[in-house]
Amino acid sequence: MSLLEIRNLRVEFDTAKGPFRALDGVDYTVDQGEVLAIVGESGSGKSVAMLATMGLLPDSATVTADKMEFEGLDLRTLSAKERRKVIGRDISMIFQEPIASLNPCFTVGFQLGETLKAHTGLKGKQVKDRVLELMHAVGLPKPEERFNAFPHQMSGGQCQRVMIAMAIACKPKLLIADEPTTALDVTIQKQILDLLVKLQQESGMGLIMITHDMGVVAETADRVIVQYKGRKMEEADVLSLFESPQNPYTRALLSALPENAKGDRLPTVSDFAQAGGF
Ligand SMILES: Nc1ncnc2c1ncn2[C@@H]1O[C@H](COP(=O)(O)OP(=O)(O)OP(=O)(O)O)[C@@H](O)[C@H]1O
Repeated sequence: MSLLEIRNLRVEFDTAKGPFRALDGVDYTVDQGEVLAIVGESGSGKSVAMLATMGLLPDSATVTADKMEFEGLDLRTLSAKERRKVIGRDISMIFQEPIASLNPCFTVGFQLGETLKAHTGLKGKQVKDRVLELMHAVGLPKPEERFNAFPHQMSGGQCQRVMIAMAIACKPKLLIADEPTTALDVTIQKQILDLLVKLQQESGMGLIMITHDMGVVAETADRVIVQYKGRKMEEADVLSLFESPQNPYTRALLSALPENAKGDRLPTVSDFAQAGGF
């Protein structure tokens, strides 16, 4: 049984201009211990797909799917209470803006502790010990000192490490990372990716990496789904995708990488759109 299995996922938003279909019949499967990258340009429906899976879309969204199962559990029919047990514990998510995701009014140690108290039976000193252990696991220097730091006293990379600590606090079976390095400096991006891959390998959890960056795909993924305008263009294991991309849109994405540039101008996806027929 797959960890996550979704068939024919559609998401439609009610907007002032009428209904807007953000996702049009996409399938996703993730196995235990697997890293799936979902790649595509802005607006291709990557985040919407995963927010739909987590049940985190606003009421203006209509979500339908033929199947939406996590470890065989039908996510479509869960009550709010049942969903809270799964989301945040068995499935957790990290987002692009680590500083905005943390509450500025509380120390990072307190916020990590609250996550643990909400989802585990830990109390008192056990909570603090586990928080320090988690801070250590995500490579935060001097956890004892950092415990009492507020988010604004930490760098973006350190805040993302706190978010990762929070996300893995309850040993999730599936972690969804939505552009986790986009808001960070290039040098820090690599460290955060390495950390995520290390934690994934150590724990054997499934990891879904949402990204628009083929470099991130190459660095992390086992399997890749390429999305464009709410549809799946291609799905392949990472080596096949880079070595013999089948879909014109995938080829366009790969040609737009700086290292594949020919001539004095970087090609863009739109240069390929008409010829490729997408
Ligand atoms: N609440 C909403 N109401 C209406 N449309 C929305 C809403 N949320 C997302 N969309 C639209 O759905 C489409 C897909 O958005 P989504 O955020 O999934 O894109 P993405 O591929 O993750 O891109 P990005 O990398 O920019 O986040 C976009 O056209 C977006 O404008």
